[in-house]
Amino acid sequence: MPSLLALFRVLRHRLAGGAPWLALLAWVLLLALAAFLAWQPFAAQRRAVLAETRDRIAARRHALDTRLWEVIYQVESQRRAAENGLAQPPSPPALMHALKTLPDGKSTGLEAVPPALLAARVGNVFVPGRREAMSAATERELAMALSLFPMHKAALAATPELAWVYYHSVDGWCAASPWLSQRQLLAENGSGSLSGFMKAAADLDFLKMGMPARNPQRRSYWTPLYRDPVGKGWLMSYAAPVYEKQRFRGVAAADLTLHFLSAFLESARGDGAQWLLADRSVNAPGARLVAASRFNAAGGEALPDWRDFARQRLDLPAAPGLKAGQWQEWGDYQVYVDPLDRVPWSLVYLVPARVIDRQVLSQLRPVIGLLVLLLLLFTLVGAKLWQAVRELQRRASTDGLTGVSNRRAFFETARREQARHTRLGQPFSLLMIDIDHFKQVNDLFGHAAGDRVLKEFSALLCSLMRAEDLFARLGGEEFACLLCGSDAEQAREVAERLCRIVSRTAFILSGGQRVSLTASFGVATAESSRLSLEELYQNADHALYRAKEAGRNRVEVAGTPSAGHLAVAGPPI
Ligand SMILES: Nc1nc2c(ncn2[C@@H]2O[C@H](COP(=O)(O)OP(=O)(O)OP(=O)(O)O)[C@@H](O)[C@H]2O)c(=O)[nH]1
Repeated sequence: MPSLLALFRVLRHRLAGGAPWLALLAWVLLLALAAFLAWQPFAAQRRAVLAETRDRIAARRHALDTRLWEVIYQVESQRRAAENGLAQPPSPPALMHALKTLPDGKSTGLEAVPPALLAARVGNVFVPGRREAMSAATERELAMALSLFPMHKAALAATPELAWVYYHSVDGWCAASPWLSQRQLLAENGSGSLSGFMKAAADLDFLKMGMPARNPQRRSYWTPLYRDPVGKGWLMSYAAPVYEKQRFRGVAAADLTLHFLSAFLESARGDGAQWLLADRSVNAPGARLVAASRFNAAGGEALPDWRDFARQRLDLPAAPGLKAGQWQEWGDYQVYVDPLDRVPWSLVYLVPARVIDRQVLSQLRPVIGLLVLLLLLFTLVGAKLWQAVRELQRRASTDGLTGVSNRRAFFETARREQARHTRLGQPFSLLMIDIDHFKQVNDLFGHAAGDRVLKEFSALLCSLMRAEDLFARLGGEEFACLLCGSDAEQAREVAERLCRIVSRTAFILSGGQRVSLTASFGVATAESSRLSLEELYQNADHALYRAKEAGRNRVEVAGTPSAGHLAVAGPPI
């Protein structure tokens, strides 16, 4: 607080000191105003850029939801077709006929059916056990499953991110696309027998979550992530339970690869931003990373916690509690979380704050350019004004003819000296100087010559002053000196020296004539007495009057008896 008061005092003093300080203050205020005005559009533009980015994220999320919706749509269509097929058995497809008439009578794979029937080998069937042992119900169900192959084909063509499309019977067999021979299946899985593989598959979520005990409402569902038993990496299945009236028969399902998701996010990358997909709500403990730009879990390695992944990859501090649907700060990044509609996943977008700022600045470039231009213009005009004001100030304190200080400047300085004297008790003296019989110079040589003498007289006395003293022309042929720190004795000595030098100096006119002059001096000193400046001035003036009265060319000191301090006697001209 005291320092604030001190600052205020300095400012008040400076401002009282003149217009340049006022101009400087105006300039600083304008700069602050410009900064404020620039900040407004910057903040608004930043909001606009963030809103625009949020819309891009929503569009991306929507695109992802649409792809997931396609998966859902494919599976739901197949569930309907499967249930219709079970209710009103279609005439068995040619594939079923071929399967039943295979020469070996044992296998149920489609490897051996005539090539013409498998021209478009969409998928294969994996039915453990001997064909002859197949019940009539299983045969009907298998015929129905084989009739789904054209739909598998359409689904794979429309949704390339699908790893598998299949019908899996609760009786432990399956019809799956795309094509995979039974030998390849067993080799990929590493299991010795088809029945062993099918038993293990039946333990997976895609079938168990459809069972009536766990899913009495017959809802379709997404499974949690799991590793593909046939080596296609991480999968997530969408499955729909298939019923024949009240009897659960199996599931129609499709498996989505995470590889596709990473590729999907990668295609939207740019500007140092990161897209991440978490397999739960973002703040859920243990939420895993499903996909990220520049990340591929297709190999089936363990999926990291998505927050750890983000922290390590982007060198971020511990994650804050994140809210969906709003921008938040996370380290040097801005983060936005958009939950997906079709799966309980969260799409997370992380963008470096500097990228947003760069975008804002690039959009504001014209405004900033204009502002800088205006500031430059104002600075130029301000500088010119400053110069003009300083010149005015100089003129206001300078005598036009002689170039020395004028009456106003003299009294201003004298008042400061008087204040110092009052505060510190330091003495100072005033000398009043009047050229003797100056009228004769005008009368004899003309007014112009008089002017020249006044100039030379001023230049002479100015050159004899100390740097801390002040010489001024009060008007006409009357001058004054302010002797800082000089007591009466010192002032008298100075006055006598000046008086002597003036009387010994020849002033040369433009025509070459030499003019000799004398001057009279009145001295008054502020020492211990508490005189006002006006009283001091009057005392000096009286002393000068006494010097004139006593015959001129002399020094009289106020408060002392007329001593007739004649410097040098001699004619005035
Ligand atoms: N050339 C010139 N003369 C000036 C100027 N200002 C005042 N004067 C003249 O200075 C003269 C002053 O005359 P006075 O007041 O009679 O005094 P003085 O002739 O110096 O006589 P004392 O002061 O009594 O010694 C007048 O003639 C004024 O015209 C000026 O700026 N230029």
